Amino acid sequence: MARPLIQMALDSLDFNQTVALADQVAPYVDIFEIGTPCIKYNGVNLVKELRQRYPDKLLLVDLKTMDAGEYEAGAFYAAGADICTVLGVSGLATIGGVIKAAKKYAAEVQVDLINVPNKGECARESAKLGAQIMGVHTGLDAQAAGQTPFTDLAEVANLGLNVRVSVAGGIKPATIDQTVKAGANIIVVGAAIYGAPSPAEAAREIRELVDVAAV
Ligand SMILES: O=C(CO)[C@H](O)[C@H](O)COP(=O)(O)O
Repeated sequence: MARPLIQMALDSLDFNQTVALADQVAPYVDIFEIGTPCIKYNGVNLVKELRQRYPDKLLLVDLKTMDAGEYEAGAFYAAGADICTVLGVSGLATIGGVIKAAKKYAAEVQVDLINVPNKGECARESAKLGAQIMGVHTGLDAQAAGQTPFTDLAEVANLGLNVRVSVAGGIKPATIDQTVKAGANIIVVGAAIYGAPSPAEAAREIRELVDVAAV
């Protein structure tokens, strides 16, 4: 089985703390995600900083775009994003706009299926339009209400679409094995790494667990 990529969600608001955390976990992760609150607070300058520091890492900007897809995402692709996210609930016109912006930069689009009622239909239509990644996502507020992404992950992974499936929502060491076996191609981890006493050690452990589960 191909090893899923590990995506580190950088969810602090502080510019310097975000860069310092990226430096600590870099050896163990494949994708840096600039989380939504972080990108709203810091803007394109943080994209440029991480792009310059890490030319070989994938850089995902979690815009969760809801409208004006091409216009909003274009500036972040221009600053160096490899992937921008757009909300599935935004609709196909906005998703198509982000896809158009991505194409200009030979970059990619992730459709975030958070709160989408019919995830299968949204994923199918978005894939037809040209989105490369479907994000199954239980947000922080839904996690606080006890929800997890695993049922949705199985549903989206089993659609058999020609896309990569990303999963986010409280993934931690104890759930890595089931996440890999359910078919995730990209595993997003935030709090389980940045909230650990040693983020580097937590990222190393996640990396090891993913490697073992993917054999
Ligand atoms: O996109 C997000 C919230 O909307 C988070 O970055 C994502 O959920 C990953 O963080 P965690 O592992 O703490 O759930």
